[in-house]
Amino acid sequence: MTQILFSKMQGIGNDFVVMDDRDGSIEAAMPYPQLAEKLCDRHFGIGADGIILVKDSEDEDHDIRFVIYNSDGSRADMCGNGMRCFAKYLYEKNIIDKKQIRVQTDAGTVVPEVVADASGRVTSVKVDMGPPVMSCRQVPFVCDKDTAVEASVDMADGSTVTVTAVGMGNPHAVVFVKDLSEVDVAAQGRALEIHPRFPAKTNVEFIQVMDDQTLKMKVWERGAGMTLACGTGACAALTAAHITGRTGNYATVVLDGGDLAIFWDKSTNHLIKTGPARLVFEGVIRVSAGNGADTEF
Ligand SMILES: N[C@@H](CCC[C@H](N)C(=O)O)C(=O)O
Repeated sequence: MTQILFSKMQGIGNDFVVMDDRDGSIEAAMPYPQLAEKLCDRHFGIGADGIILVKDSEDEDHDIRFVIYNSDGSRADMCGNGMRCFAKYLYEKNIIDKKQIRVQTDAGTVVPEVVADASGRVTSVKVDMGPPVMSCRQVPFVCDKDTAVEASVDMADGSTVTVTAVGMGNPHAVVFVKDLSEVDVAAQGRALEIHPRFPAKTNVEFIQVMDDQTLKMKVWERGAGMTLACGTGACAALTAAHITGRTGNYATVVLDGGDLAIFWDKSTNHLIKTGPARLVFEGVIRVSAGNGADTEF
């Protein structure tokens, strides 16, 4: 029997089970994809959009390593809301004793900076998310010209959807709409997620431009379905809105779970995302030896 301590956390409603596996004991008890499916189940598990593992960094340039799996057990490269939860977890548990942390992810270096109150509790986190990728091949998105442009995608039902493909370490398809309330996010999101023009599948953001500093967004996430928020998606949305002339280089992105402030710093070409991170509860998982069928929470 292995006992795993976990923290259930959320960043504007995008929720995660965060665990420290620097000693590898969690992975030895159960492979991460299987663990993700089991823990994220909202009826038979803890319930979350993904699991996040704290791992030792593999080089001198980073303080720590961030590993994330979606609720369907697929591995993701990066997660903007998860990164704020991760930084709060590291700081409040004294795993890292500095406010600015260099984090190794599958998508490269990400640098969160925690804002803590007098008691040391982290209330918000500002994250340097790095530069957006607007080369189709790198997103990856199958397109004729390797430039960041709005492109037409032919759907199986005969309709055509205009998307702006943006990479934030993970792939995003940004779709601008007149009225978000008229969008069938689940149906259109799922169809675009698995569209052949996105060979690594994609996250999908539906955006209504409210004004030149406010974007309203609903999201369908690769490997997780509809979620209340997506941090990398909000960065992709601001990038797409700015390069298509819809906003300046700053916007508040209003999501179902709350707001994120996104700033595209043109002097570094990096996107800076600021938002809250919260602890929901902590607990212990008991995993039986073998296939983990008797897992208890
Ligand atoms: N919710 C996240 C993104 C999580 C990963 C995504 N589903 C993927 O597979 O790329 C965020 O806040 O960025």
